[in-house]
Amino acid sequence: MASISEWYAGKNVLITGATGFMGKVLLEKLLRSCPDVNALYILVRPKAGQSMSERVQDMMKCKLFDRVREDNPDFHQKIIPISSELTQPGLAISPEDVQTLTSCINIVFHCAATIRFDEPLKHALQLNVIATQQLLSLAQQMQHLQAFIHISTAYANCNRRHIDEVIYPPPVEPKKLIDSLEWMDDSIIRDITPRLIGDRPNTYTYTKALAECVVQQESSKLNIGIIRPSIVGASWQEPFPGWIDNFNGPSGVFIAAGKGILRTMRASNDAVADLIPVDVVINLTLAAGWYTAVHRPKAALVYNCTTGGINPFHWGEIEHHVMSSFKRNPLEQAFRRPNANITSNYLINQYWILVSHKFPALIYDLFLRLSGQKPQMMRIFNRLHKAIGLLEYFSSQDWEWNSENMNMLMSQLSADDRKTFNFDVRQLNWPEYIENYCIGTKKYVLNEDMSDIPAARQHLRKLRNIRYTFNTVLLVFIWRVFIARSQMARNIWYFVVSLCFKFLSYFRASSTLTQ
Ligand SMILES: CCCCC/C=C\C/C=C\CCCCCCCC(=O)SCCNC(=O)CCNC(=O)[C@H](O)C(C)(C)COP(=O)(O)OP(=O)(O)OC[C@H]1O[C@@H](n2cnc3c(N)ncnc32)[C@H](O)[C@@H]1OP(=O)(O)O
Ligand SMILES: NC(=O)C1=CN([C@@H]2O[C@H](COP(=O)(O)OP(=O)(O)OC[C@H]3O[C@@H](n4cnc5c(N)ncnc54)[C@H](OP(=O)(O)O)[C@@H]3O)[C@@H](O)[C@H]2O)C=CC1
Repeated sequence: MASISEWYAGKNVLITGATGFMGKVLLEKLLRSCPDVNALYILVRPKAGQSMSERVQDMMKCKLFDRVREDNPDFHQKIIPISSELTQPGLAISPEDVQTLTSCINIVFHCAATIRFDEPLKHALQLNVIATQQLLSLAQQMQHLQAFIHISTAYANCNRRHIDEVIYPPPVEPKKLIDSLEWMDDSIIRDITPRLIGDRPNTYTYTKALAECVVQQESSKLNIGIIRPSIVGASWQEPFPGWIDNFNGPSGVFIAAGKGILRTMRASNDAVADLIPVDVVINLTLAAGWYTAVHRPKAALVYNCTTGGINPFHWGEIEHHVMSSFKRNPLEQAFRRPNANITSNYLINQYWILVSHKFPALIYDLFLRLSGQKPQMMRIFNRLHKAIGLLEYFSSQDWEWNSENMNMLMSQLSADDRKTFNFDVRQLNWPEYIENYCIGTKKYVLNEDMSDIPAARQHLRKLRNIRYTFNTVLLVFIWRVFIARSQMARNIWYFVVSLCFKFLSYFRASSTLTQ
């Protein structure tokens, strides 16, 4: 049987969400490990004043593509951008492009989605469900299509504790919801959203569950595979360790902790932190594409792509390794020395928010105001509290995912494919992975230079000295206030001072005797 790379040779691949975190890694891996792939068609929209072509040009300059560039400087010739806005009717693809795609595409990877936790329901539905439906309709017109791979999330069914590799009945029939929301005013939709999402925490997980149902409805007509990654983190090995380019999920939390801003967060020390490296997800996705096309399973296969059941690691351990990593490799211009703690206790967390977040922010903003600058720390903390508030649901409990299909797929690969498309997370060394992850946030998200580490360490030492001085001054001040107001405090003070003197004179006396 052909290897995975051989199977992709000569194939035309369609990717949605190729400008996103996972899409870029998918594009890179295909170009690097399947060099004979014919063409990679990517659906891209203009954004933030940049045309589609400018965005793709910029993306290809990204460091992520360095290894591909080395192997094949002309790799960009294989990438064919197609203008598309997924929230528009017909995905806003021109009739000529539809013609091209339907006549040549062999495999589709659907990565595009809104992953925001605070997305208004109507927009999340538009992108995560309706666009998926439209892409499936387009896929049905593709004359040479062999597989359709949909990227879902392991949390699509996070209202369940145990999650099998099956598509669960949807919370509501997607078509009914789409029809109802069409005529509803935005304010009405906002009001009924909590009732609709029920025991799911946000519109993201809710609409991703509906999308799976929409995909299943087409599974009799197409060869479908569904990938459900858990919390996708920086790369483990490929194209190099620690690659990450965004603040999503834990990355923003790590950075905020590394900068010394985040000091406390609600999370359970003992809950499994189901992080999965992005390269593992992409290797599994490409292998699943190959398997779906070659073996044509009768029903859509779902792959829970998780680590918890295979090589578990816990939030408490993550906290420890993140903190020690940022102490060894500090971020530049930290606000305070990195020292974040997680707690599952609501009141303790609120106490530390007050003492370690709000109080220092207030003092810093006061200092900025007095020095004629604009206060900003309170604003930063308010945004941070909003973000971590949305993540706490996932860090305070754990889930059990069955990952039999991941094991089955691994058993189907040749020894070489298992190396090239490695998704065996049993080999993952967590402390080493977390170290590279933290360094990756420094290098690739914050664009900080590793040569600045000595200066960053010096800055941390300065912060430590400021803290010691501040604490001493505060202690003396509080004590002076006490002494001035309370006879008892004065008595304790004199007692302690005289005890110290007695202690000192005893030592002086005993040292004179021994001479
Ligand atoms: C040290 C101890 C560590 C212990 C670890 C403990 C807990 C771990 C934490 C988390 C684990 C749970 C993760 C669960 C993931 C579930 C799995 C999935 O399915 S993945 C999909 C994940 N989706 C997300 O993560 C998206 C979440 N983000 C949002 O919903 C929004 O961004 C938002 C948080 C609501 C903020 O929205 P807002 O409109 O206010 O801002 P923007 O998004 O426009 O961003 C503005 C600006 O800020 C940057 N940004 C975004 N998020 C963060 C952040 N967390 N920290 C810092 N900065 C952040 C963003 O890049 C923008 O920058 P710029 O303007 O330069 O582009
Ligand atoms: N990141 C994670 O931790 C996890 C992600 N997933 C799933 O993986 C997939 C990829 O996620 P990730 O890469 O992290 O997400 P990103 O937010 O990084 O990327 C989303 C992609 O979708 C595209 N997109 C969004 N809206 C539109 C639109 N209206 N028209 C055209 N394209 C659009 C974006 O394009 P543009 O650049 O133009 O905005 C971008 O390319 C998603 O399906 C997500 O649900 C699952 C589990 C965890």
